[in-house]
Amino acid sequence: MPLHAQVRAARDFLVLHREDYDTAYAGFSWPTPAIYNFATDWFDGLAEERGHQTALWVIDAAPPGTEDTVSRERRLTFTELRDRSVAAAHWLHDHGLRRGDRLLLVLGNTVGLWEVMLAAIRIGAVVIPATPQLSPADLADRVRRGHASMLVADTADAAKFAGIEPPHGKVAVDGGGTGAPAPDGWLDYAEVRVDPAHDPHFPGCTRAEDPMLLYFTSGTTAQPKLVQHSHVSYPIGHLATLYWMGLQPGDVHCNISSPGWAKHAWSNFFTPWLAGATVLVYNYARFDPAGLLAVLERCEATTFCAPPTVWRMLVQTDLAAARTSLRECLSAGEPLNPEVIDQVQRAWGLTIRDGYGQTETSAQVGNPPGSPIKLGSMGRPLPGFAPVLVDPASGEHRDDEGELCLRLDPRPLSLMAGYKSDSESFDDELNAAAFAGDVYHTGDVVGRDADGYLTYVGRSDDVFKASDYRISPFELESVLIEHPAVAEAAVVPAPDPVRLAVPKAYVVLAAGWAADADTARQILGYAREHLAPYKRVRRLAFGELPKTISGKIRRVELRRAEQARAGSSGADEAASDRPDGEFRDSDFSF
Ligand SMILES: Nc1ncnc2c1ncn2[C@@H]1O[C@H](COP(=O)(O)OP(=O)(O)OP(=O)(O)O)[C@@H](O)[C@H]1O
Repeated sequence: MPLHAQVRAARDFLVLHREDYDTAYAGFSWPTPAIYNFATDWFDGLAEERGHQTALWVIDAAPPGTEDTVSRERRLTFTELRDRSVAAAHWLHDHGLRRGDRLLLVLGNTVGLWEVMLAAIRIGAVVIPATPQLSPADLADRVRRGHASMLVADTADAAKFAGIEPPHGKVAVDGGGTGAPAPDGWLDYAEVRVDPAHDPHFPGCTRAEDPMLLYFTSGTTAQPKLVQHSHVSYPIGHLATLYWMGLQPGDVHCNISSPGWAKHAWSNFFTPWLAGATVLVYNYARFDPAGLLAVLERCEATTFCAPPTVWRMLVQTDLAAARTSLRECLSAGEPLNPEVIDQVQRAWGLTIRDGYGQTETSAQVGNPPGSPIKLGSMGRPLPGFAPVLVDPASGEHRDDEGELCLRLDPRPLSLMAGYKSDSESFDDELNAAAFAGDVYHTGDVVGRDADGYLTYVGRSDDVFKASDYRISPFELESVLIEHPAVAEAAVVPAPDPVRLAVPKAYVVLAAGWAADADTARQILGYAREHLAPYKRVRRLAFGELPKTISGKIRRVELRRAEQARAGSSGADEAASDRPDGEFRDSDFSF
């Protein structure tokens, strides 16, 4: 069977059983072609089948303060995008890019990003995606640790790469459409021209295990790790993501995530195209919930995925007034608070379906369409995944709670090849820990009920003990966010001389609430009513939350700040050692 047909048979099986989890889970097996190229074997096939359908639709938000919500719109059909990516591949090849070479791709949500990704895959070069929001020092680190032999960036960001000279040069893309020429010393992407004589295939073939992507993780808990994916792990592995999302051929799929992070590749590249759907991109300088809703309406998006941070912002607006054509609402990347699901359900009559995964994999766990949802649970294992829960202390397998680990026999196709170190070799230490005991360790603790539903407890590093009880920050945050004053919350342990640690909440207030003692009393009182005494939130501070560039809450920073404070004050509870702006439940009589 041709490669395209093998993957399509697996895709069609999942689409057919999209509302029948048991059949899909039991009957699915990963296609395992020995050679595969997403551009030539899959994308070009789409151009044959559905050439006139829009493959990519990028809407640029108008600058704040202007009347219209859209400043520019670009649409490419599958045929046009295939032709542009073939042309880009030849142009990059002419400038020296070869199979196995590493290409640092630092573009925002501009058409060039999709063209260059497809072009590099076609050639067999290894793409290192990075967000333009990184600092020059971080970008230099990506070039160095990634051994990039070429880099592609927006003309507007060229200054960030001063002094960096990769062997095959620097390519400038005029993403903003300003007409500005490439800066001195840069290659100009505007030279790319479609030529019908171009061969879409490049010499040789890409083997399944050949490297295709190198990702830096978000760095939520530690230094970003370098994850290697192959020519099948993301290109075919995202069949599992497709099943969770419930995408269908012809859908218009919108996803909010920043380029450079794995979630962008999941949901703005591989998964919708595996489904034969249109990728709809809302490109903004500053996220504006009203602008997003206008785009969803205008483009008649059918499926929408966003991280919980975006959903929390959306529910602060008048969602009920939006007239969308959405069929599927999805969330991933962080735990999703039940209160947010509830609010969207009330406004739109749609249930946000949570899905869980990592840079290291596709989606692994999720609530597929049609499956009963248990509020607070992130769903069940997706087709192709057999998780086990491992007790972090004893290493034994448990039924009820433990670290989420994946069985490797058979190995989920979407699982990374492994972590790379600074050099070009694999990082033996990191990989030994990640694959200890013949399973892959996700580093996340989850609970499992009798029906096999998994509930997120926390990062192994974020879960903590207070009065000898285990505390899940997510559980406490979900209660706090039910209070109307709370837009976002992060809970971390504050060292305590008696209880070892007590839960402390950092709270971002909803509009219209004052950061004063009365609000603190109300929130702490609410948490007191709704949480068991040992989980009680005992301290509270108002302020912004530290986040990664990809928008995830960095509890590790708050935790360190608490520890540092305790270290300097000897963890003394005396009121005089209380940090500025901290409220304690002992201040109030409830
Ligand atoms: N639906 C979800 N519910 C709860 N947590 C989620 C969900 N989806 C993803 N996550 C969290 O995000 C993590 C994966 O994120 P990602 O791969 O972007 O890097 P990171 O783990 O945030 O960064 P780093 O590994 O560098 O600390 C998961 O391990 C999990 O902790």
